[in-house]
Amino acid sequence: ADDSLYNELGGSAGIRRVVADLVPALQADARINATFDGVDMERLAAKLEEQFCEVSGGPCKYSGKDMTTIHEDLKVSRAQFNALVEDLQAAMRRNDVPSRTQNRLLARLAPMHREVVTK
Ligand code: HEM
Repeated sequence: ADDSLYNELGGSAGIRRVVADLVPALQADARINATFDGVDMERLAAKLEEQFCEVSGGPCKYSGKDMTTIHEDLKVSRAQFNALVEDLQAAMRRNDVPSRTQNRLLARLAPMHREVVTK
C-alpha cells in the first residue's frame, strides 16, 4: 500500500496535531458551529484521526459510522462543506504541512461531499 501521504502528514503524531487544531477551529467557525452543538467532540476527534490515517494510506481502519448515516439529518450545505475544508486547510497550514501535502489530503476528502451535503 502507498503510505506516502500518511508519512508526509507526519504519521499518527502529525495527524493528531492537525485534528487537535481543527476541532476547536470548527467550534469557533460561525458558518458551521451550530451543527456541532451537543456533539461529543472527543469522539469526533478520535474518528477523524482514524479516518485521515486510513484515507492517507496509514495503518488504521476507520471504526466510525458510515459517512452517509452520520451526516444525513444534519442538513449540511455545499458552502458549509467548503467551510470545513477551509478550516482543515488552515489547521494543516498552522502545523507546517506543505501545501502539496495539504492538497493531496483535501483531494481524497473532496468526493465525500456526496455523502455529507444534503441541502
Ligand atoms: C470531508 C468532510 C467531512 C468529513 C471527512 C467528516 C467526517 C466525520 C466523522 C469521521 C465523523 C464521526 C463519525 C462517528 O462518530 O462515528 C463526523 C461526524 C460529524 N460531522 Fe462530519 N465530516 C465532514 C464534513 C462535515 C461537515 C461539513 C459538517 C457540518 C458543517 C459535519 C458535521 C458533523 C457532525 C455534527 C458530526 C457528529 C454527528 C453526531 O455525533 O451525531 N461534517 N464527521
